[in-house]
Amino acid sequence: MLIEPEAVAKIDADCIRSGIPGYALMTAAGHAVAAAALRHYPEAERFVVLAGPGNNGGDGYVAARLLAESGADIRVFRLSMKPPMTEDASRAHAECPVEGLPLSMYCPRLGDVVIDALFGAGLARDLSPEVSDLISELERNRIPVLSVDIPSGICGRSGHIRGAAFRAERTVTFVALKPGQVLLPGREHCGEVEIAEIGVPRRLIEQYRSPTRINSPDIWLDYASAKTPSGHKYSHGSLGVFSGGATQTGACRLAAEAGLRAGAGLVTIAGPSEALAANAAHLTAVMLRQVDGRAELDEWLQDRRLGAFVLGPGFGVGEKARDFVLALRDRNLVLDADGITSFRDDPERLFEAFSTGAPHLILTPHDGEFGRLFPDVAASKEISKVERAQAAARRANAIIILKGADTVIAGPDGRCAINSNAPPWLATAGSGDVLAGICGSLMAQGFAAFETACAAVWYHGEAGNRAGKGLTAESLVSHIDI
Ligand SMILES: NC(=O)C1=CN([C@@H]2O[C@H](COP(=O)(O)OP(=O)(O)OC[C@H]3O[C@@H](n4cnc5c(N)ncnc54)[C@H](OP(=O)(O)O)[C@@H]3O)[C@@H](O)[C@H]2O)[C@H](O)CC1
Ligand SMILES: [K+]
Repeated sequence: MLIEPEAVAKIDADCIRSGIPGYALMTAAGHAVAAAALRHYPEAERFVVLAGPGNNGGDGYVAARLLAESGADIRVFRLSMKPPMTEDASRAHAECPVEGLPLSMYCPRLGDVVIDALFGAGLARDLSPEVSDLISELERNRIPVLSVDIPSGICGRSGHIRGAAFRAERTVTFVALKPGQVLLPGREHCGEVEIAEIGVPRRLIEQYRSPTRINSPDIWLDYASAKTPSGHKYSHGSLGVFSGGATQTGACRLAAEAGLRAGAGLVTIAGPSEALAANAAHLTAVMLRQVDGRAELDEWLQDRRLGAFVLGPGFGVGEKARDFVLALRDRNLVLDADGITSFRDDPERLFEAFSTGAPHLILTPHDGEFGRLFPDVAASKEISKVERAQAAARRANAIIILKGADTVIAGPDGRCAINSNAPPWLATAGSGDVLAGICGSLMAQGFAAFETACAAVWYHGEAGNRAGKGLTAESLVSHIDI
């Protein structure tokens, strides 16, 4: 579950209304931070709390008090020498026995462990040069940082860096993860994340949970078992994958093999006559069909058992792709790679074709391809990857799989999931073709488009983990296990 940073203040206010004082939450937060510091840094020569003006700083003062009580050597440096901005933070400051010095007086030294309590959910603008210089100095001296709630400088909504950001070894966050801790680059700046319970009632957390979720099987498993009461996970389905010309057939075969491996009962590659020999030489279980032009395509489409199609991998960019896609407008379609690029001069033509009915188009762009279909959305740097994918999904009435190390899946109804199980070595040639094949396979088996996309991205990541570091697209296919 995720919560947005804006929800933090609302949760606190509701807690106070229910009789749980804000200071009790802050005390619990400070306890969690002090405990993590002692647990993970027993060798620290001194703990250095950097305290900001708000409640994040308040958590830092509580942690400083507890660390001092435990006998640790502890220093506190304050961003501002003015009284803290909130009542709770003022109280935490007043109760802290360690005198706070101005931040400018801090000279990092070997053996320090920094507790970053400058900003959390309330970060509102870029960090000042004073703070960014300090961050650079800490990095130069390799001083370990434990961040309170989120590394200061990371936007909890988008994961973007506001000017500069701490690179924490560990982060102790509260209540639930924020999107900016799962999206990049925020995720990388958090290090190991620990979620501390601080006494917020479950019903409140549920009430404020973000519609954006971390991608995981609970998104589709209920749906899958509801579809198949017999308990057999997925019924068989028939998938069609389009091949490009004779010299670019590998990509469609990867998609087709992945489709088979992901459980489709029947997978057929449809390609031009010139590509038949190349495809035939490499295929066993996958079927082949000659489809040169629109007439043959229309004839093939008479077969209503074909539950989904993949078009794009190795297909070639141009009018043929556009024409085929428009012929598939009332069918389930995964549009990838060249299929996406083919619409760069007139994306509206694609969106219009799939504008009605339940979403049955899955688009799988990486950032570059995304910019070709949604140039204005891609250009707005302020909005998060989640918001970009959501805006695109609404416009296209499609499921968007916006690929990357933090792939985001969004539907036109606003549902959204951030994926986090993909290993870095998954970013290899042909990996996207495999993903498109898994998507097509699940749609052919009767999955709705959003659930398909979430499941496909997750199983693709799992296959990557199983295949390990030496992964190739071929070995990735053989590790698909659904
Ligand atoms: N329920 C919970 O999860 C709890 C979380 N706790 C902690 O509270 C913080 C959020 O506290 P909040 O006071 O809302 O926000 P911050 O501490 O992050 O910062 C707000 C102040 O910082 C100023 N600000 C913002 N950005 C900058 C900047 N770049 N440079 C300088 N100053 C900045 C901001 O100033 P304004 O002028 O914008 O008002 C505020 O003064 C959460 O992260 C947890 O750590 C609770 O302790 C327990 C419950
Ligand atoms: K922080």
